[in-house]
Amino acid sequence: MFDLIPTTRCHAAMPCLGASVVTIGAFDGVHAGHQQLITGNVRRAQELGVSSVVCTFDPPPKVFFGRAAQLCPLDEKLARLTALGPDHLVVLPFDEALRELSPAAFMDRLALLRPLEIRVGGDFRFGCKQAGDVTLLAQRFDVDLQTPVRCAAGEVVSSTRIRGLRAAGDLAAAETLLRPMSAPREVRV
Ligand SMILES: Cc1cc2nc3c(=O)[nH]c(=O)nc-3n(C[C@H](O)[C@H](O)[C@H](O)COP(=O)(O)O)c2cc1C
Ligand SMILES: Nc1ncnc2c1ncn2[C@@H]1O[C@H](COP(=O)(O)OP(=O)(O)OP(=O)(O)O)[C@@H](O)[C@H]1O
Repeated sequence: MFDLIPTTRCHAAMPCLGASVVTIGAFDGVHAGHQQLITGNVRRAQELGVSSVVCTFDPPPKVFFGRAAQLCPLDEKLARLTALGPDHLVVLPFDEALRELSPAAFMDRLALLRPLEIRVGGDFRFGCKQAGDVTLLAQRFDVDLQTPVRCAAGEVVSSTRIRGLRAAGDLAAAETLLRPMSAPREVRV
């Protein structure tokens, strides 16, 4: 998969960078909301002249904890993330060791990326027992909170919603929310 776009560097641990703009999340499916978040991240990094970094987890934490079925396999997720043009993908194996890491210890790892900004949604949680939130993150980093992408009916696009659409057999609606947003267009589902 990576041979297709060799300029994107993929890491299994935090690389030590000069400066960056970072986004973090499970990104299961890389749906329309994720795509907007990540393309905004890439654009902002270009404005600032620093590296754009997408930090994600494998498996998605909800899948690790048995709270959800995985929407898309890792190789497909990486291909979809790569197509959005970040300079670096960090894929942290989500395992027993990572899940027990405290919010402070995880922020120590994030600091290796030298983030000038971290761009996430307001519901982002991190660290053991989900103890870290955006307020804590903002005590240490410059956090830029992203407005959620909604469909035409006003519902926030989410991996949970897409899982629900698939489970209900509405595959066309699910695929619409997952479709690459290469050209700007309204999400009508
Ligand atoms: C270091 C670390 C530890 C975590 N520990 C837990 C945990 O104990 N329980 C849990 O439900 N989620 C845990 N998570 C997952 C987060 O709650 C969250 O799903 C993850 O940071 C991805 O964010 P997102 O769900 O907004 O994509 C942890 C995440 C990180 C980075
Ligand atoms: N519709 C959206 N618009 C903008 N950002 C989003 C949207 N959905 C998720 N994000 C952001 O993307 C990052 C990764 O989110 P995550 O992978 O948990 O997506 P999700 O769709 O909310 O997943 P789930 O439904 O499984 O909780 C987070 O920073 C989150 O706030």
